[in-house]
Amino acid sequence: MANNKPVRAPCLDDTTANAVFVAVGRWSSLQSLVWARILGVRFGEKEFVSVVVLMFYQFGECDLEANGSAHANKKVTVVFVLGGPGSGKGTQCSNIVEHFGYTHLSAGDLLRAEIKSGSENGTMIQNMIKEGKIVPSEVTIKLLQRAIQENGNDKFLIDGFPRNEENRAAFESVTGIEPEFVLFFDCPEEEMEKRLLSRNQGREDDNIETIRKRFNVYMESSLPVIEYYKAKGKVRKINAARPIEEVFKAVKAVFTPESEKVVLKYMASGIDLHNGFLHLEGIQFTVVLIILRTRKVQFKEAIASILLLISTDISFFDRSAINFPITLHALLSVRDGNVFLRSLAFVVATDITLLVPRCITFA
Ligand SMILES: Nc1ncnc2c1ncn2[C@@H]1O[C@H](COP(=O)(O)OP(=O)(O)O)[C@@H](O)[C@H]1O
Ligand SMILES: O=c1ccn([C@@H]2O[C@H](COP(=O)(O)OP(=O)(O)O)[C@@H](O)[C@H]2O)c(=O)[nH]1
Repeated sequence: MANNKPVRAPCLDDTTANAVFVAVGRWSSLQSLVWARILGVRFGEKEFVSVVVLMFYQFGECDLEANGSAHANKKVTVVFVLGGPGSGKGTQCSNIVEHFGYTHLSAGDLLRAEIKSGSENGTMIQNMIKEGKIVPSEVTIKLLQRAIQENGNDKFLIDGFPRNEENRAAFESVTGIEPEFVLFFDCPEEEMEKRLLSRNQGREDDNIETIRKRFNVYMESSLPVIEYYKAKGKVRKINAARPIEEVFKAVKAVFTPESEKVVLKYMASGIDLHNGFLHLEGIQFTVVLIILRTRKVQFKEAIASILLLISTDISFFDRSAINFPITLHALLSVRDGNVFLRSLAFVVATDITLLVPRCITFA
């Protein structure tokens, strides 16, 4: 595993430093946090800027590509999006795609596309949908599997599937994929009925007779799937009987990583956040800088906030998986007439024996 391998940091020149701070990167999981420091930088008598530097290992494509096996080992993350017909699954999936980079696979849409393509199963699928019945697992699973394989993304929302226990078990045994979690839109029947009757997408099954049949199938066959995942602690239940924006607020909270939630909270109180990438000997790290300005926050409070931030963060990762010291210091005091932070002493510590002090400059 990458984090057992000590890495000697190469000298950081200005170009590297700028690249680190200019590049906009994604947050990686706090499980990969390998290094954290607090730096208090002092300007003149009164002005302080305190900086938190967090380094994360960047797992995923970068590492895998280095081993030449990115494709074969591609780990697929799947979230099942479940809920009754008209609960708003498709609507919210579009929002999730836009904000969180997932690919949306609607089982119903794939089946409808199959009918249109004139496939040999087309008539059978059409009849099942008209009756609100569940199409045989092998047909739906084949379509989902193909869509996953053909797509370059590694994060998928599977919407409207699995619809019964047989769907669920067959998908798991055929693909070997277990969902990360199940996003469950909980909505009363009267509200769903109202929505379906005004959906206006020309769907053959959005008539009151078929809608009633779909509700029955949902209660009898689909709810047990949700119960199954609930027992495994995998269900994230959302009250879907609210306006679209309110539902999405709740959805966002489910998809936002804990680390980001903490940081977002602190950003709201006058903290700047910069993050970027740093490459050290073929391994990519994410570097996050949190800069606090005393104009907005008192220095003591700022340090207290940072400590709280870090200690909150630390509870999210497994210390035993990390060989490196994670220590917190307000270690630096630099005198500089400039009100802007010009340089930052930076210690790359991936192993206690390999502490490499560096000074990097950014404009
Ligand atoms: N929270 C909501 N409030 C009101 N109408 C909604 C809401 N979410 C979705 N809709 C509307 O209800 C209909 C069904 O939503 P859709 O996302 O297609 O549901 P599903 O995919 O669960 O069948 C659509 O016309 C959609 O615009
Ligand atoms: O995994 C699936 C998904 C959908 N369907 C069929 O497609 C219809 C429409 O499903 P969709 O998810 O598109 O719409 P919803 O019922 O959620 O509004 C269902 O009633 C089923 O007949 C199915 O058989 N298996």
